Amino acid sequence: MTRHCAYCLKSIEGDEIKKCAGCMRRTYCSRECQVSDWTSKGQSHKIWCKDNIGEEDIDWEVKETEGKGLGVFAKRLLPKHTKIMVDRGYRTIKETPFEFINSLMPHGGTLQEKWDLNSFFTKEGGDNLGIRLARVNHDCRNNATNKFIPDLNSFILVAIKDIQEGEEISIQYYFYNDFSSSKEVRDVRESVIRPKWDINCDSSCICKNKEIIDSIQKGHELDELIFTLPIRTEDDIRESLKKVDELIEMGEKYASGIMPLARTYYDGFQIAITNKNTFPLHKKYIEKYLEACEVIDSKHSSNYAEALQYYNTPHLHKNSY
Ligand SMILES: C[S@@+](CC[C@H](N)C(=O)[O-])C[C@H]1O[C@@H](n2cnc3c(N)ncnc32)[C@H](O)[C@@H]1O
Repeated sequence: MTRHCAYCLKSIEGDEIKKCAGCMRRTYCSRECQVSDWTSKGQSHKIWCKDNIGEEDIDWEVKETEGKGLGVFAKRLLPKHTKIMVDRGYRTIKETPFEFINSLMPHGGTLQEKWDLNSFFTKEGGDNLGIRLARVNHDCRNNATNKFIPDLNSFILVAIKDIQEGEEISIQYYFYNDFSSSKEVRDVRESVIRPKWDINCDSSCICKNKEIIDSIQKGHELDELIFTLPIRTEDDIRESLKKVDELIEMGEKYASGIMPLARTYYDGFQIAITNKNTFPLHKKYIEKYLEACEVIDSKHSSNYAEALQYYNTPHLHKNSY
């Protein structure tokens, strides 16, 4: 089987292929590339080696896709919550190796145009470019989601549903079903996606579905309402938690990623710990929050460490709302 060097991306075959002795999955063309990839010069494989992260050519591949240039496709069934890839984030054009950025779309464009098309704005770390993530195409009905982990300087790409062998892996370049976004933010989505990425959703696209749009607006209103509900008495709290549960149900049905849900689980935790009689109810929320942090941030992140602290010592935390 032809493989790719996980550091320099060169295509390699037969005796050229050198495998990581730890995971026996990640491959390199040379010892130099392996050493670089082990550190933060590459993808810090020493952090991820034991985590069974998806690898190019075994779990997914980059190939031509009709009308969209290259895309990333599943090479086997990738069950929901599989960590498909971890991709180092480059913060500037200068930092990104020339041959990497130069190979990206738009073909014949300047490095700045390539950067603009392929980097993602991350709330946590500004603009970042993941060289393999840059091959993942957009779909409003995405089956994966990406998150930047600032303390690990990496993107993580996670399946949000089972992805079948041969299926294209897709993300949303601009969220529309994230309950924290206002209607105004969601309304300008198309005017961003169209000119920036030359993506035109037709009238049959899920993002034009009135029932879904209305549900997302309802979710947004509920999301905002939760912060304003009184939580003085036990009854207040129980009523607020009913709203949280309603939002979780909607999120599990409509959310495009794991982050909106994680936030709502956290809200439930915060509300439940406000009163000693409702305190035991925190457990179901913090369990889900911890699980979400593991899936989307990994056990190596500071976010997960913080969530674990809440989980282990909930009585030491105060509702900060
Ligand atoms: C970040 S790149 C994705 C990888 C790209 N297809 C490649 O060959 O390198 C973004 C570009 O891919 C194409 N693309 C991504 N998603 C698309 C979609 N849903 N429909 C049409 N083109 C899409 C557009 O040209 C877009 O500007």
